[in-house]
Amino acid sequence: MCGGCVVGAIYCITVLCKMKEKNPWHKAVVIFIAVLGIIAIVALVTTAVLQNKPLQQKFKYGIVLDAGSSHTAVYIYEWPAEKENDTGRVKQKHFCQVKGPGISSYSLSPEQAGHSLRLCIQEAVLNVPRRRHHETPLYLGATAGMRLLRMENQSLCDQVLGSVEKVLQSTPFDYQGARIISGQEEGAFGWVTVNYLSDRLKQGSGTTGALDLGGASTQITFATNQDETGESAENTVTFRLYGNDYFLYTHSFLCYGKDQVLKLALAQQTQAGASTLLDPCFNQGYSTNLSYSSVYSSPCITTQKPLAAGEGFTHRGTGNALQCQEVVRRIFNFSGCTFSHCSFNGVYQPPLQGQFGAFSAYYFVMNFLNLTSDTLENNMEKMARYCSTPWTQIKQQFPNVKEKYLAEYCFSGTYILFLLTHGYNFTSDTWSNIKFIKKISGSDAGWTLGYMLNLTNMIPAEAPDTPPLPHAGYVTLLLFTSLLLFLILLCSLRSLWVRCTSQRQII
Ligand SMILES: Nc1nc2c(ncn2[C@@H]2O[C@H](COP(=O)(O)OP(=O)(O)OP(=O)(O)O)[C@@H](O)[C@H]2O)c(=O)[nH]1
Ligand SMILES: [Ca+2]
Repeated sequence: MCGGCVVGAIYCITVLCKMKEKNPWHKAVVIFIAVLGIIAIVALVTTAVLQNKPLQQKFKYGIVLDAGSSHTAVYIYEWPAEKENDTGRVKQKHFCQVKGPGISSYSLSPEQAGHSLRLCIQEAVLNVPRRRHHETPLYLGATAGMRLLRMENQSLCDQVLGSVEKVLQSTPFDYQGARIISGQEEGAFGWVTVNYLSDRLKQGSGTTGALDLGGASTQITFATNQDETGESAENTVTFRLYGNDYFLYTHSFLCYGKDQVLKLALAQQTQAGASTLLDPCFNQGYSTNLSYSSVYSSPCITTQKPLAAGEGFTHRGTGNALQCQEVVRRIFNFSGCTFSHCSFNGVYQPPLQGQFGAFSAYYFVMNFLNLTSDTLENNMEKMARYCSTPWTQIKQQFPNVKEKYLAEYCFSGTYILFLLTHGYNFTSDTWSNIKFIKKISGSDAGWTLGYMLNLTNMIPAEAPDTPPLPHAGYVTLLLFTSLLLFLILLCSLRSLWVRCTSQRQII
């Protein structure tokens, strides 16, 4: 089209040149045509840019409640309405931490479980534009705390779920249900979240594994070869996303979250029913009174409270990392593997593949202990130093950190190092493949985003068709060719004008 303009303009100038001698207005007409040419090109480019500019962005929203064993969190996600199927488009807009413990702790007063969510629901109402409320899906997924309560008492579990359901149904949002998600879902959707946020799903190769450490369970998930998944169907999840097939290995270890595993260690060390426990996994000088029932009432503890035991015992730290490792080792069972490879407790695990993102309590603990970017050997040394630091010194050094967290870091850090190395088989060489992360591109790592993307069908099985050029590329190309044609037009005008003038001089 522009080429036509140039040819037309050159033709006009030629004609004008011939008319020049007869027409006294020729100069003004030439300028007029040149100006018209410029206006035409500017109008063409402006129209092309404006026409292809995305319209003012409209956003859609989704809400997921993560009802974990230790607490409930509300995540609000936001994405541009017209781009919901593009990877990396959904972002975390708001996060609200529910005050108090996880919903499974309300088993003796189920009504309170629903009530505890109210403040965060009010925040959600304020954070989603009112006109979008009715079309905003709202999901609640409960994890290991509720899995344990279901094992203990199905009826109390139903009452707690009923209570949260009642509150969620009364919100202005599009309530989609509250349910206990399976360990496989928790692991697999954590993997989807990590890979969606790091934009790896469209590339089809080189995905990142997901390591999630909660309060009551822990998950490991990574992509593996199809033949590796054949050994154990219950550890296999397959996805087809953006035209690529993924064969995931996943396993959720119930009772191996950071709080329940501590109970396993305490039960292991109080078998004799003594009135004092000297625990190497707590700092020297740390001392507190614990009831036997707080340890033995968990469904994770299969042994009975020792017969000789009284009501409670004094839990006293001795701060010794090597001895703590031995305590931790005893809560793992490395015998009885019936597969080609196992992690622990007879659970199948194929050889580790690729990079891993470790989040939730992995991040809280390793970040506090400054173990996120060092070698495995240095981390072991740092851990030993933390464990052997007297409790009074630790408290002085970190006056603003919650005492419960502070007291448990020696145990939790030792457990994490043991789980990753002896449990999952990371070595000194593969240690650097683990990145301890909290957020990716501003959104928290965890199962909730993957869960919502799946339920709203926001990750298509096949890659959507895309225009051959991206918008920016298209506009740049258009501008470039228009400028080029304009320059050609100017040069042609100038050379014609010169030729015209020289002809006149000859005449
Ligand atoms: N040190 C430390 N621990 C934290 C912090 N926030 C939470 N935790 C603890 O880390 C553990 C894991 O927390 P989450 O990942 O929220 O666990 P959850 O989702 O409640 O538990 P699951 O149902 O097993 O997934 C729990 O023991 C929490 O009490 C923190 O800021 N610092
Ligand atoms: Ca969790």
